[in-house]
Amino acid sequence: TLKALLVILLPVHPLWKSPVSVPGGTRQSPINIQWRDSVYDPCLKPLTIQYDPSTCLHIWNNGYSFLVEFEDSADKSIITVGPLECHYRLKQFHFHWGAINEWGSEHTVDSKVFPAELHLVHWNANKFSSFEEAISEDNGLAVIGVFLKIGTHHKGLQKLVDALPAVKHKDTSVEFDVFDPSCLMPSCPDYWTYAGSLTTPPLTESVTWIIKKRPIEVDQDQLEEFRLLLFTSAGEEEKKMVDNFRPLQPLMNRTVRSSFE
Ligand SMILES: CCCCNCc1ccc(S(N)(=O)=O)cc1
Ligand SMILES: [Zn+2]
Repeated sequence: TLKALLVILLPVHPLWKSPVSVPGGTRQSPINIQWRDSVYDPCLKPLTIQYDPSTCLHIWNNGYSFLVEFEDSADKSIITVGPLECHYRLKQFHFHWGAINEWGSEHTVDSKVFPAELHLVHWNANKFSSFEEAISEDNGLAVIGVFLKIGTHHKGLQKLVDALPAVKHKDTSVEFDVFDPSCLMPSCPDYWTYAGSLTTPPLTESVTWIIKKRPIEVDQDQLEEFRLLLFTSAGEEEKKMVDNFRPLQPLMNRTVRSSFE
């Protein structure tokens, strides 16, 4: 809409934050995925996802997004196969979203921006003994990216949305006993995969990205609940938690592979 365009063009718009980049970074994220430049790799198998809902610990607002964290002291919630050579343990999932539906995702597909993007963050439990150790190592992390689009109400997400008022302010958390993140996966197994980085500091180049081709649908009210969260702590001047996405980074010398023709 014209309003959206005018808002974006304002020089003060958060979109024009200097693209924080790692000096000498050659594999930074997010990127635009040009569908026709992606290369079908017949060796890529479907991802195997085994999540144990009882490993869910709590939701917390870390002042950048809201995270749902999982107990990762054993191989209870893992992903394996797909583009991966090891098994990776689920540590947390979180989202990135915009102030309005015209933007919000970190990755784009043929320059199409989605209103939000889900990231499920896993660490390589074959090679490392903790998330903190894996974060700065080659093949240390695997992050599944799922696009959100506005459509029908998402029943599984609603349990999460209902808990958000309890974590409105930065550094607040609430216990979250049982939640199965596989309810947030699209049914289609197709994905793109490429070698990238974390999209927030420390921006380490340790991530195998697995971007699902199909988005999940959430309704307008559910996304509006995300936008009621705050970047700020209780008592500070309120700043709405919106536009918490990093600008696109150069592809450099990388190929995006697809698991589908
Ligand atoms: C050492 C503490 C780091 C906590 N934060 C890590 C982190 C940053 C970005 C992403 S993302 N947005 O690339 O999935 C995941 C996890
Ligand atoms: Zn993220």
